[in-house]
Amino acid sequence: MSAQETTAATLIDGRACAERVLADVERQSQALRQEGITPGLAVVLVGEDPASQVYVRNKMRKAEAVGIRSFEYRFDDTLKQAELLTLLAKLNADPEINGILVQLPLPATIDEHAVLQAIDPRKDVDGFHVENVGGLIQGRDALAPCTPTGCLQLLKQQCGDLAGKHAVVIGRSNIVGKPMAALLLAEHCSVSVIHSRSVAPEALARQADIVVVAVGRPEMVDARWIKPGAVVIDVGINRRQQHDGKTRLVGDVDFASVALIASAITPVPGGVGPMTIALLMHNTLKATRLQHASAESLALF
Ligand SMILES: NC(=O)C1=CN([C@@H]2O[C@H](COP(=O)(O)OP(=O)(O)OC[C@H]3O[C@@H](n4cnc5c(N)ncnc54)[C@H](OP(=O)(O)O)[C@@H]3O)[C@@H](O)[C@H]2O)C=CC1
Ligand SMILES: Nc1nc(=O)c2c([nH]1)NC[C@@H]1CN(c3ccc(C(=O)N[C@@H](CCC(=O)O)C(=O)O)cc3)C=[N+]21
Ligand SMILES: [Mg+2]
Repeated sequence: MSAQETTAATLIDGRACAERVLADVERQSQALRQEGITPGLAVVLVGEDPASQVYVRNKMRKAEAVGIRSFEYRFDDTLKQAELLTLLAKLNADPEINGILVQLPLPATIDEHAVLQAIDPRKDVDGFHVENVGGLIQGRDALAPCTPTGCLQLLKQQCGDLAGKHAVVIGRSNIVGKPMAALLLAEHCSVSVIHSRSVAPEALARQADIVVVAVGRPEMVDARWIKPGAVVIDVGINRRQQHDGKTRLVGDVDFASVALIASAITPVPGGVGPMTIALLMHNTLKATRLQHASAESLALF
């Protein structure tokens, strides 16, 4: 079959799916408002990375749009770790704050693990605290990382039941690859994880029904990695300089070649990115309910 005869893959519309998640979050936040509760999200940004500033601004705007009060804490990269820990202790104790997100990466002078462990696990809307990571691995109803949870929702929408499918995750970071593998395992997939030391990664990926790519290498995964008919989720966000000097956003997947062979694929932009933000709002609502439920049960004693 020539390229002209192949049918193009279905585009998985992350913006539309995110709007549905956000509509549900907005309904829930209105219901909480009837009880006098307004969810609050604190976003902490250290350093001047322009991409991070764009994400944080997008998050704040979306929060307000669905009835979540948002609080921004910005520092330059001279901020001391102890000062950040003091702020987190204050946010943990503040009943107006239900979710806390510390934008990553942090400057090299700050111990990322120490900072993430200083967030109250019940306010950990990124799902990066060890208690929530452990809960995810054990299949408990923990706060789970936003990006892989968003990917899973897109996959379920596209494929329905995932049980028995062979899923290959490319990348093993703590924020995307590892929690993605855990979520797919919980959906009864057989999961393989590819990383920088994998041997013959293309041949392994080519066995997969589902491929999730989070490597941070622009357009690394091309059609040679993909079995005809596979479903492909592209987590990558890379800024690429064009000849005319403008920058363009590209994923970790070579969209042009993969779209000819996959059955469905997420675009960049408009795929996983909007889902990450929507799931952050979803987790903020979940965290708010969690905190108020435990306050009520404490009141019984
Ligand atoms: N859309 C969204 O909401 C989000 C997008 N992103 C994007 O997703 C991408 C990945 O992010 P993140 O997980 O944080 O990245 P990291 O850099 O933390 O991890 C990259 C992973 O890819 C693996 N890897 C690197 N090169 C290769 C290779 N040649 N072959 C196989 N595996 C390789 C690394 O392997 P090893 O462990 O062996 O080093 C590592 O496990 C980035 O483009 C990032 O911008 C991230 C978060 C959210
Ligand atoms: N503690 C923490 N939690 C995170 O969830 C986190 C983080 N740190 N650090 C950085 C990464 C990256 N990330 C993105 C979120 C939204 C888009 C997004 O909205 N992307 C749009 C395009 C945005 C644009 O045009 O730049 C899209 O793909 O359509 C992208 C990337 C969250 N991250
Ligand atoms: Mg996230």
